[in-house]
Amino acid sequence: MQTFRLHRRSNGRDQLEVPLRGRALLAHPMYNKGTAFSAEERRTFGLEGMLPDRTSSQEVQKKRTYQAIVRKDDAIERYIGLAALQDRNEALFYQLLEEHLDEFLPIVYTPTVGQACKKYSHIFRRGRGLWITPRDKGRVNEILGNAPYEDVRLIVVTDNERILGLGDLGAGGIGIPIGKLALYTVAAGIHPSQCLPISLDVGTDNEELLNDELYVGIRERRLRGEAYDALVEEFVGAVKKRFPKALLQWEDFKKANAFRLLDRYADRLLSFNDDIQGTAAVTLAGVMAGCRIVGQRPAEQRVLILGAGAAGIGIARQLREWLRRDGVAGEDLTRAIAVLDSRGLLIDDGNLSDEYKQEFAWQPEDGQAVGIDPNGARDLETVIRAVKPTVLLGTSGQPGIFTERVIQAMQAGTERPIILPISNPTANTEARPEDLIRWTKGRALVATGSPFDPVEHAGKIHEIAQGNNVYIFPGVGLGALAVQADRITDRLFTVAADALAECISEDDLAAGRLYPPMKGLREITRHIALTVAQACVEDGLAEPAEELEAAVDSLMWKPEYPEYVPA
Ligand SMILES: NC(=O)C1=CN([C@@H]2O[C@H](COP(=O)(O)OP(=O)(O)OC[C@H]3O[C@@H](n4cnc5c(N)ncnc54)[C@H](OP(=O)(O)O)[C@@H]3O)[C@@H](O)[C@H]2O)C=CC1
Ligand SMILES: CC(=O)C(=O)O
Ligand SMILES: [Mg+2]
Repeated sequence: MQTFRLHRRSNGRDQLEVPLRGRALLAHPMYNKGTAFSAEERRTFGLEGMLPDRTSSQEVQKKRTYQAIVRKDDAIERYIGLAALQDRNEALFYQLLEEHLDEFLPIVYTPTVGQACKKYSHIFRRGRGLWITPRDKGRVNEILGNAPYEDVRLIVVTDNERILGLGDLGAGGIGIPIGKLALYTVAAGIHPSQCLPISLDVGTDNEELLNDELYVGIRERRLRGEAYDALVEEFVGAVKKRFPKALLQWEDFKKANAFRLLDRYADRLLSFNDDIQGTAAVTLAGVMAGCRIVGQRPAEQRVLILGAGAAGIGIARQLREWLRRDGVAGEDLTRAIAVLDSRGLLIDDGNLSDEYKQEFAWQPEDGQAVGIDPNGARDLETVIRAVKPTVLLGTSGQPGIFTERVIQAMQAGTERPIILPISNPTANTEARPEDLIRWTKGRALVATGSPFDPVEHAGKIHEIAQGNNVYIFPGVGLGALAVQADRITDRLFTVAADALAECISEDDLAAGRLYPPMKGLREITRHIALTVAQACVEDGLAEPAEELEAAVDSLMWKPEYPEYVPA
């Protein structure tokens, strides 16, 4: 492991101690600045003759690289181009990503990252992050010792079993931690040397991958049960030992493991589950924005969530707190949130497929109270007609399941439905915004998990904001790290949702946007981080700190080339 010595200086120009020279320097993505090395640096670091004559400014370098990427028509080729840049020159990669966030976010993140994960073994160029397999049992600490840098503050880890709405993608799932951490750097400014993507490659049950001769992951069926738990336990212990200041984000674990691991480790490790907690906060902020547009209170809402997995149940928990804050209680509170899984409305009839669903299952009499026969139909349309929801959320990963009939049923019960089909990637969305807008004659308030173009209807442009946890996790992570919190709680996600809601302007609402424009992500993240840092202190999760702003800002790296000095 290397120590990456970046000195933050008050004049704004960071200084970097560089331990490499010549070819090794040019080959190292964290130190290489390619044609931007000055004549003096080329002399000092033994680079003379190894680069073309002219020193490029950062601007010229960015222009050249941008052109090289957008010359490619195909999204996956752009992904490969950007990944190659990240592996060649990290600072330039982040400069480009920050400047062209609207254009490149859909490449490094949903939807293209989904394709990249699917094709991972076919487009593999070079490893990034760490893999831990069942063969590493007993030596996980040693594997973590192979991380490239020692001051790791952020880990995003997946076991690859539920990658977006695409299911078990085996070793290819590492694309998600890599993408999430790139967003931590862009949005929260966490330095890339402090970020570590990890794949718990515990095998795969994906037949196509098991039969693919190019597959790069461990070619075994998934590890399950006690052996799985023991490997995760060893991993968590090793993280605490090696990287005691790090925050760990659980990402894209399948529902049962997602809940179990969060419950088991939330109090033992600075950690959270992005799909359960981050998604909940971003959804709450979007629903709050929808309520501002329709001029209604939380207590007037009835919510239907299709999908009772990590995202759906996490959202149900956050929304329940939100309704409670507005005075909703007792059976009204239970009946204000209807959650459906693949078998329909969750009803406590002794047949729930997962124990964790109990928390939101209705009693048979709750169903009867709104006209749902506990022994009869409880499918989406039936439940909508009975419950008359004002808010419809899609977390099922099922493409097109919000059909015209379903949306007409919504419309029959409410004038301006708030509809968020947030499943990813694009192809897995429950409904396309243009259909939702058309079917409701422009009345639906819509946000989606993956990006969509604005929709024109009857001469009006409807902006489709992206209801994605990227608005939340960087701010929560940055806030918690800034005050060195010892734990992350659900309340931090409630305050993060409130802070995000504060960033949604009247102009956004007038344009039908349920979230602020993505180009402001860094400022939004900073605002959320400050709020979260403050909440950590108030809740006793961190020591009181006087200069919260300075603590947050000191972690926010700008991807500019520092001044180089020999180590
Ligand atoms: N926009 C964002 O920020 C985020 C979006 N997501 C997206 O949400 C989706 C779900 O993720 P997650 O909750 O983690 O996945 P899970 O696998 O944990 O849960 C999926 C849920 O959908 C249910 N489901 C599947 N088919 C149907 C169906 N036909 N009708 C009703 N319900 C169905 C499943 O039912 P059962 O339990 O019966 O199997 C399960 O409860 C993914 O596409 C993911 O990309 C996730 C996190 C963040
Ligand atoms: C966005 C995200 O975390 C997901 O789709 O899983
Ligand atoms: Mg996820």
